[in-house]
Order: sequence, then C-alpha cells, then structure tokens
Amino acid sequence: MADVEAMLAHWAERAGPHPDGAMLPPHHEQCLGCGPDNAHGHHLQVNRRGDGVAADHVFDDRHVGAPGVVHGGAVATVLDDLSGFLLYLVGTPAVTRQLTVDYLSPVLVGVTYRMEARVTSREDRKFFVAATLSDLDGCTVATSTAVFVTVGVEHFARHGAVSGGSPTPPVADDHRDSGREGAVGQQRG
Ligand SMILES: CCCCCCCCCCCCCCCC(=O)SCCNC(=O)CCNC(=O)[C@H](O)C(C)(C)COP(=O)(O)OP(=O)(O)OC[C@H]1O[C@@H](n2cnc3c(N)ncnc32)[C@H](O)[C@@H]1OP(=O)(O)O
Repeated sequence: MADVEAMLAHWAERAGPHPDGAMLPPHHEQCLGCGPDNAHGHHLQVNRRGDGVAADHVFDDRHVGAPGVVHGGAVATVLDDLSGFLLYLVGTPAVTRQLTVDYLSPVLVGVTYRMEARVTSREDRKFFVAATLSDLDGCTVATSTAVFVTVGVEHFARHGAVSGGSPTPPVADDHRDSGREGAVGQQRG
C-alpha cells in the first residue's frame, strides 16, 4: 500500500493556495486528463479564473469517435478532469461521484475549445460543479454537471498507488469508503 505520509507531502506540494490566473498543477503526472507524462492523455493545462477554473483544449486523432468528431467519452474525460481542478480551490482532495454530460453539438477534432468549470453549491462533503465546453465564437457545444465528494488522502492509499506500480486490487468487502473520510487541507469556501 502506498505511504500516506508521501501522499500528504504530494498533496501539500500541490494544494496551494493558488492566486487568480495561476496555472494549476496536474492531479499527478500520469493523469489521463492533465498528466504531462501520460502518452495517451489530454495534457490539459488549467488556470484558476476567479472562483472557477478554465482551459483551452484541442482534441486530436487519438480522441476520434465518428470520423472527424470527438468521441463522447473523450469529451466527458476533459469535462470531468477540468471539474476535478476545483479541488485546488475547495482545498481538499475530492473524487467524482456523479457526472452528467449534455452533448449539444458535435465536438470537432483539431478545433480549439474553451472550457470553464465552477462550484455551484456545497453541502457537507459534496460539492456540485457545472462545466462548459465552447468554441471560440462562444457557442457552447457540451455542458456537464457533477457531484464531487471530498476524501482524505487515505482514499488514494486504499485504492491505488501514488506513482508507478500497480493499483491495489479492490477487496471484496472494502470496495467503498468506510464512514466519513477526513478531509486534508483547509476549506477555502
Ligand atoms: C495521490 C495523493 C494525493 C492526491 C492528490 C489529489 C488527487 C486528486 C485526484 C483527483 C482526480 C480528479 C480527476 C477527475 C475526477 C475523477 O476522475 S475521480 C475518479 C472517479 N471517481 C471515483 O473513483 C470515485 C468512486 N467512488 C467512491 O470512491 C465513493 O463512492 C466515494 C465518492 C468516496 C463516496 O463514498 P462514501 O464515502 O461511501 O459516500 P456515499 O455515502 O456513497 O456518498 C457520499 C455523499 O454523496 C451523496 N451522493 C451520492 N450520489 C449523489 C448524487 N448523484 N447526487 C447528490 N448526492 C449524491 C450521498 O448521498 C452522500 O451524501 P451524505 O450522506 O454524505 O450527505
């Protein structure tokens, strides 16, 4: 199992606070959405914008569904990952509990899109997020809403590995987080 102390240090390194306009650190180097070392990833570069987060993104041939059109799963990936950057503003690690995507128009390969996400409300451990994907003319082509649940770094120790190595396989009677995981980091409402 990965070392919780190392995870805490890893989180503390990235946690911020981050000033308005700052580029936010990737979730980790191999993250499918934003990890710079993931050869199959989207390499999102995300900035804080006021109380929200924003990124520009161009999908490429690796992300195609129908010819020339981006696969819906790839669209969901970047909306989920961008939403996951709000944890740097909330001040604690969090994971997606629910993601709902509305695909309004085909998203095209090779086109620059602007993405934005913000927290719409908070309730105890949950924060509710809305995100948009728009072209540079301001036409919104996809939107998402998500429920994130804050977790302690123990969540990642229990379910995975910090860097490299194989994730810890789930244990049959411990596939969910028992009780209410403690959050690390300060709440920054
Ligand atoms: C490496 C070390 C440092 C790490 C540094 C940071 C890394 C940070 C990585 C982040 C990366 C982000 C990247 C993109 C985001 C992913 O990709 S995250 C990955 C995908 N998501 C997951 O793997 C989550 C899997 N699910 C789980 O682990 C567990 O279900 C959870 C989320 C921890 C919750 O489990 P639980 O503690 O048993 O909670 P549960 O009672 O089921 O539900 C929690 C609450 O949500 C509510 N809820 C559930 N569903 C709904 C719903 N649809 N609507 C409203 N409320 C709902 C429940 O009612 C409950 O409310 P309360 O009773 O607490 O008021």
